[in-house]
Amino acid sequence: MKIYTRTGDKGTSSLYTGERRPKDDDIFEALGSTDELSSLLGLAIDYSEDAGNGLKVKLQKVQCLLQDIGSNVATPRSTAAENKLSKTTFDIDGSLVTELETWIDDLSAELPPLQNFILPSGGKASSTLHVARSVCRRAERRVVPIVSAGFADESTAKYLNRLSDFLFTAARIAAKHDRQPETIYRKFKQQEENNVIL
Ligand SMILES: Nc1ncnc2c1ncn2[C@@H]1O[C@H](COP(=O)(O)OP(=O)(O)OP(=O)(O)O)[C@@H](O)[C@H]1O
Repeated sequence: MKIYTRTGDKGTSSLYTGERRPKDDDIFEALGSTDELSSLLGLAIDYSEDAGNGLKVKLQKVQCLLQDIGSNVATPRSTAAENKLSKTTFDIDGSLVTELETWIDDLSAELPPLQNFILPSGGKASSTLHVARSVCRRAERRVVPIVSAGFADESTAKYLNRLSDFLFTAARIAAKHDRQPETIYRKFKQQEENNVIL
């Protein structure tokens, strides 16, 4: 089977239900943002593997779950048939969010307590995880209206909300593993403007 069908050439595409919508529909916007996030996680996994920071398995699981979130988002809960709904459920019992919380708590225990804003930085794995974190927040912003419209399950937005916290924590762990200092935000005074930071 070829990767292209040409059915999307006129600017519409299909949901999992078979319904066709314009490609700038909010649902494709949400799908696109979870896809972007998963692609960035691929890069974060590569850097994490190079560094041997132990995050790879968790990040790969998250990539699979983003695919599941996409399936939920692409299957409008209010109109889809029962067989499609049951194939695209996501985190019905909340155990996936609980798992993220456990990951966050366990990793946080290895880190110094947060006392200031830290700037996205900390080496290639860490900085990539910070980019992924901010794209995750965009994905959340795109998925929330789909949930509000009754098209996707609340659990999808909840997972993305917790995921950005996990990615923040993972970025700090990656920086620590690469022995990079955390760059702390500070308010610059006007006369320091031409000085080099830190
Ligand atoms: N630009 C897009 N952004 C986000 N999601 C998309 C986009 N285009 C399609 N999709 C979703 O991803 C699925 C797979 O994409 P694909 O590129 O195969 O669709 P298509 O453009 O409709 O078809 P084709 O590329 O074969 O003409 C689609 O069924 C649709 O749900």
